[in-house]
Amino acid sequence: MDGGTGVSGNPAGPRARCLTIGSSDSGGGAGIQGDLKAFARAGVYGASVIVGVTAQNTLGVTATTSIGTGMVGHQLKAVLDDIGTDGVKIGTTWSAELIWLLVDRLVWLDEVPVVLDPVMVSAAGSALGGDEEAVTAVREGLLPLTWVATPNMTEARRLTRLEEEKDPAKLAEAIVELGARAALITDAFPGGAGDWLFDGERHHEITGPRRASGCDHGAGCAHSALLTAFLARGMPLTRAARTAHATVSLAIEHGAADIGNGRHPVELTAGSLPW
Ligand SMILES: Nc1ncnc2c1ncn2[C@@H]1O[C@H](COP(=O)(O)OP(=O)(O)O)[C@@H](O)[C@H]1O
Ligand SMILES: Cc1ncc(COP(=O)(O)OP(=O)(O)O)c(N)n1
Repeated sequence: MDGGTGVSGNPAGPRARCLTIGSSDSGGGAGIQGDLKAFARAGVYGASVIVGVTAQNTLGVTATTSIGTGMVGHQLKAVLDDIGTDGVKIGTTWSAELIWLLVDRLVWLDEVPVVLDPVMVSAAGSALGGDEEAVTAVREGLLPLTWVATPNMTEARRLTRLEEEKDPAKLAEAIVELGARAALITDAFPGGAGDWLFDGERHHEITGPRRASGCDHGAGCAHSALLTAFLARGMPLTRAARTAHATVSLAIEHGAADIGNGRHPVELTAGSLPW
């Protein structure tokens, strides 16, 4: 996975294409909308397969609905048959039925990085999918197809069923044992800021300053979408993980403090880019 040499790719060649599979955030900060902004910022073409819709703003989620698997299948076929993809990000996965459909379609991708951000609850505390049957489907079906899983500590405990585990290294190893090639546990240091990467062989601490701007809505989505884009462009995993964290950290610091009255959105277009 670390065989790439950098982000430049082939300047004369076609743009990298990335696909996000997730749900709409009506507030525009997270979900599909956040992912497409992150893809654009990272210089890749973004396509989307919408599996759910949320009524959401910076204060929280007030309603959700999932899209039928038939329509999800049509969207996947439309994108993959014509546009194709160099990287896939998976966010909200509402049901076991949806997850097994994704497994059935994504298993045919040949050496395309798949990043799984197993969203279960928004930071404001709203449930975004993830009943026990869905968690089992993620463990048994999606993780074995996943190149990098990017759960936060809570999601990592739920996925591994190690509910009391506090050590991000042990959680990351358990996720790799379940079949993912690598695990990147986000916000892994209580009191500090940064992530824990286990690349399947070695552990890496990714640290940086903790931002207190109040602009962190969509941070997790932006992080996993940027990681997908960097991998699609051929960046080595450890560098992609460090660059994704540094970019999101700046997007929190220079966040959209003028938008909404709750947890303001990250602002990916502000600040200079760390690559
Ligand atoms: N206050 C913060 N300051 C700096 N970086 C942060 C802060 N909060 C989260 N991050 C970073 O944002 C990225 C997304 O992490 P996280 O917020 O845990 O995602 P999620 O929304 O999925 O829980 C990670 O790289 C994490 O280290
Ligand atoms: C539609 C939708 N998908 C995912 C999320 C989670 O967003 P995330 O960036 O992980 O974090 P919060 O903004 O929820 O803290 C979401 N909220 N909506």
